[in-house]
Amino acid sequence: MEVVILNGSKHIAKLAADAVEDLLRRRPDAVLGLATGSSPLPVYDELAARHERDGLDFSRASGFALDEYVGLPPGHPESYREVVRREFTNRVNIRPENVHGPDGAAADIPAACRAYEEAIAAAGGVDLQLLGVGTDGHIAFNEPGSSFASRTRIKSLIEQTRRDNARFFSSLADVPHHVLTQGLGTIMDARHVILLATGAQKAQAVREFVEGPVAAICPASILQFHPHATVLLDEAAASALKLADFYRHTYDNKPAWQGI
Ligand SMILES: N[C@@H]1[C@@H](O)[C@H](O)[C@@H](COP(=O)(O)O)O[C@@H]1O
Repeated sequence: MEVVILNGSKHIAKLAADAVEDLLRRRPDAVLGLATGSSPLPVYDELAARHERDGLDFSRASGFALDEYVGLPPGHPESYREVVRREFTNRVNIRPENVHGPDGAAADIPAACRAYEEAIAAAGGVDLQLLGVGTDGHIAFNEPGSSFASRTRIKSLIEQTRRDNARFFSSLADVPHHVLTQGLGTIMDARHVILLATGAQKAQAVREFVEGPVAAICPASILQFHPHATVLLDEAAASALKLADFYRHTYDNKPAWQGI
């Protein structure tokens, strides 16, 4: 796991966008793993700007969302399908039919989850997965206690996550209790994972998943086993890390030819 401490979300967005751009130039038909929440928004802004300004081309790329609420009516503005469309895919030239998300409105949920796993596999797997982290250490919607071997499935949200996400809804009561989410096993199959975290409210979760034991109580800690995981933090999110100076030193002294 490579930990990079940067000066603010603009810098984080630039580095994450560099990784996406580098991937697209090497592999125009790359498969992107798309996260929701507020953490990746500056990355999407930066990618949309590069598309507009430099012609960064997504025409052969595809995207897979991490998760989806269950029970929101189709087209609900806070369904992750809509969020991904509004915040990112509508702003670049990725083909709408190449953008996928778990079907939270499916009549047969287990079949929809299996189909989603099959679709990811048929696309060749995710090349670069963007991730945020919940204040309880969840990634996608894999709440504490999730199996490290899990695949896409239905999960219940814990109250802390519902409260954290209530800011996107009119009231806490409107936040769904159930979600479909890629499993931790699914996420671990991505070839490169970039997790973004900013703000002091993430400091404890960051400390636990980066420097704590690998344990299901902190789902993001499984990334310690990922062969290519990059963690991009601002100073506030990094503020509880014991080895912060070491991470700064290793990144600052990295050979220039090595990207993240
Ligand atoms: N399912 C999403 C996660 O994928 C995201 O990482 C988390 C943190 O969101 P934020 O980046 O807004 O803090 O929120 C939601 O629960």
